[in-house]
Amino acid sequence: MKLEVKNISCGYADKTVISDISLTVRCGESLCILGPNGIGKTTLFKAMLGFIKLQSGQILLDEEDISSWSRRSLARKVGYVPQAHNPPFPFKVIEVVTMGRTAHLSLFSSPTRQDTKIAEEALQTLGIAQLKDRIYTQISGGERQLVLIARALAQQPAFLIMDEPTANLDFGNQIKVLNQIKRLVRNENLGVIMTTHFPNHAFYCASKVAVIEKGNAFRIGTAEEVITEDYLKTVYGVDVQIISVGEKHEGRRVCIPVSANCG
Ligand SMILES: Nc1ncnc2c1ncn2[C@@H]1O[C@H](COP(=O)(O)OP(=O)(O)OP(=O)(O)O)[C@@H](O)[C@H]1O
Repeated sequence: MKLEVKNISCGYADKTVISDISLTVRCGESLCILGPNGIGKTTLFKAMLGFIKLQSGQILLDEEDISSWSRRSLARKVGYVPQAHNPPFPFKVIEVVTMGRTAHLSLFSSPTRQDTKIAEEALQTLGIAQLKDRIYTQISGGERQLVLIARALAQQPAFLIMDEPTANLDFGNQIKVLNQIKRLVRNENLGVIMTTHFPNHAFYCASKVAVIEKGNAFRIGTAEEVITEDYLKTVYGVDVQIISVGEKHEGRRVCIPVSANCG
């Protein structure tokens, strides 16, 4: 399956935030979107999820324009994972994950035993079945992020859109979440589109990287093609060095800052 953003422009009222961006993600691929604060990454996601109207362009799922699809139909194909939040009510984890089945229920119907089973399987897939009966407001930020991914998985979508899935997580939980994303792409054949503020996260888990720059410039390609020392200097105004780690320098690339202007 293929999710295609074709020459879209979008924004708020008469303000254009994203201008003429195109990208394609297939099932079994992960796309990391980088870019400075306020550049429009979340706005792009809102447009892809149908929360705001496109000013121009199209979003296609297997060549089919989704502009006329209902929220429900879209939710069966595209799941959204927001940043971990504290809900106002102390639901059990299994209840939060079962909410992911909403797109599959008919109006006024309650989740069936099969829906609960699917929610339990989603928890198992993410290795957090033991959290099932815990209260969502009483688990850690990292656990909450995994629960929100499980909720999106219970939707049984083909694609997951994730807004900064590692935000506010400690180092260990960041890696756990990134490992789960890699596994979902590789083993469950999901297509993932995520934002991050860390080029190293893109080196770690992305098949493709897109960068939105000031002035609506946009670049997309493999991590190696897009994340270069010169380009990071252009986009973020910082000096970095990109080095290869691992045996015989054939391993993964990482990006480290090389100067700090403290003046
Ligand atoms: N509801 C809204 N109405 C009007 N303008 C908005 C609205 N939401 C966001 N904006 C503006 O749109 C621009 C892009 O915001 P957006 O949240 O998409 O950026 P972002 O790249 O996701 O930022 P960050 O990395 O800081 O999360 C910003 O100038 C922001 O102020």
